[in-house]
Amino acid sequence: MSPPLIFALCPLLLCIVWHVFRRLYLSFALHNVPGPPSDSFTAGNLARLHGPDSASFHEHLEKDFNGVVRIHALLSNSQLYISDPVALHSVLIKDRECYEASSIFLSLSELLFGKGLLSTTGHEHRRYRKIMMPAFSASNLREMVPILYEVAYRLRDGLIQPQLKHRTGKQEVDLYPILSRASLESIGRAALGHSFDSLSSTESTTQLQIDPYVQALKSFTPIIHKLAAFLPLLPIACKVVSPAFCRRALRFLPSSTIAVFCDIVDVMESKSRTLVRDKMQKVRSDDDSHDVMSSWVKNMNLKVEENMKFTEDELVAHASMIIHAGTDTTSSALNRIIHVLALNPEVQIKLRTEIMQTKEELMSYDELVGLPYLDAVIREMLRLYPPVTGMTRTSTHPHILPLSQPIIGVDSRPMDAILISRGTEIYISIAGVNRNEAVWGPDAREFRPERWRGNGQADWEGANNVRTAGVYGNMMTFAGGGRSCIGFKFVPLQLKVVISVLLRRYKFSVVDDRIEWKMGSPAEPKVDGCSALPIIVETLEHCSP
Ligand code: HEM
Repeated sequence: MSPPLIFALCPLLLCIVWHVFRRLYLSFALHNVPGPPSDSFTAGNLARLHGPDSASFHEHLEKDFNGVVRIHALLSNSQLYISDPVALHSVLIKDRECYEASSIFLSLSELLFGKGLLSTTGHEHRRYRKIMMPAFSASNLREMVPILYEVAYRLRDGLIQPQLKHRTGKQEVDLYPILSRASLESIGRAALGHSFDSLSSTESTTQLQIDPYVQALKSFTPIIHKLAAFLPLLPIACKVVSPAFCRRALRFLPSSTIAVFCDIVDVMESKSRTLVRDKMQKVRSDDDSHDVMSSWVKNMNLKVEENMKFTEDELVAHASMIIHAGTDTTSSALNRIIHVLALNPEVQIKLRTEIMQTKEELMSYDELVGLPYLDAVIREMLRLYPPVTGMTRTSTHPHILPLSQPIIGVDSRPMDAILISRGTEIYISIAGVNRNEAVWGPDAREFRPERWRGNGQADWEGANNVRTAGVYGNMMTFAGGGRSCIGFKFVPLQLKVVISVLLRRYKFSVVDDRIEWKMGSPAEPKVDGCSALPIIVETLEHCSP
């Protein structure tokens, strides 16, 4: 081998050796934490942890270990899987300076959307949140109620009603594509003030199929999955050259998947820029819209400190980001609430009775949030079936992670804390905390809306009254701490509007148990491997409520 080649290969070799040693060291640090055996040397337990059929594996981890589990990751590396509320509180709140979103997530977000909330940490991240949060205040949400009602009526009259060929009798309708369209339209209207879909004729379905932005949104997650093997290289590449340079350089790589990825990024950016410029124009001409983007643009014209305003590029980055963060998640929640109501007829009847007692069809914000059973049913669905079932963090400093109760280590001795080395990957099981008996009591795995007392608090009968880090009703559905979901007040409101409109007109039921919920980010209903939610829909005049 020629000396220049040896010279060139040396840093690469050193890098590989350093990575292998670091991985071994991290694995050693967690070696005493109990966990399942590895499934394979290369992928460890990751296929069972993240695959669509992972529900039973997660249940095994939640039930058979005590809230902290060692998981085997790539090339025998170890990760920690946690659902212990005290450990979780430490990671997300108490010792949050020791943990951050993973570097892959941060650099991928910057490549996709540009610099913004999802791609930054520390001071920059806090700055973005401060600018963004007022758009989700109760007073702004109050103004969004009419927009949400308009979408709900169009969903009912334009999409569901035309499916019911006979006004009497029962009709099976696949509600999955219908509710997914309604979710995109709700987020489009409420976040950007933009209508993607008229939710009416079959023409609009065709329009959606050819709209490049909607197609880019749809292809987004599958393409990221295809690129999974390359993602660990991203943070390194983005550190060596800038993310903007990375984005341009990707175009020259000889891969059709990467070319599709680049097209998606370009389509999202150009559409977002058009929407943002339109919005800036409208706001200048005294537009009175109350969507999220209008609120951010109006803020640019206020006399506030310059660093408390968005620039045009930042608005563009956040336009696509918010559509991405809000569409599939709310679609999952909408599909789930209808499925849950169809599976629980007595809950459906009680809820309809409460809704029918309200005078007006179009309820105000205060009336909607004041319906106790509607609130209880939505909270219980979001607790038991969180659309996003887990999230990851990486330790940025060594840390001693506290536990709510000692676990028995592999060496058979009790451990009341775990030493976390820098660079350890942590998987936070949102579903695990939401179904933890110490938090919710022995019936934690049952759907029981009555556990909610009407003041946003649950009765923790038989539980240890353990507080979690959750930002919404002690559950982790919308995460907790500095990176918690900014849409956590919007989501229940949107669900309440849709349910109050649909339950007045329809009764929902299921005939068979073909529907399977596959875990993912977010969870989806499937029938024979395809996304679907076949539900029997009856118009209410022809059935007893
Ligand atoms: C049922 C619906 C939703 C669920 C279950 C959900 C859940 C979550 C979770 C678990 C996180 C934390 C992720 C992490 O740290 O890894 C998150 C973050 C986020 N969510 Fe949501 N979300 C939902 C709807 C929405 C909506 C409607 C919006 C916007 C309109 C939104 C915007 C965001 C944003 C911007 C973040 C990042 C916050 C940050 O980094 O500071 N989400 N969401």
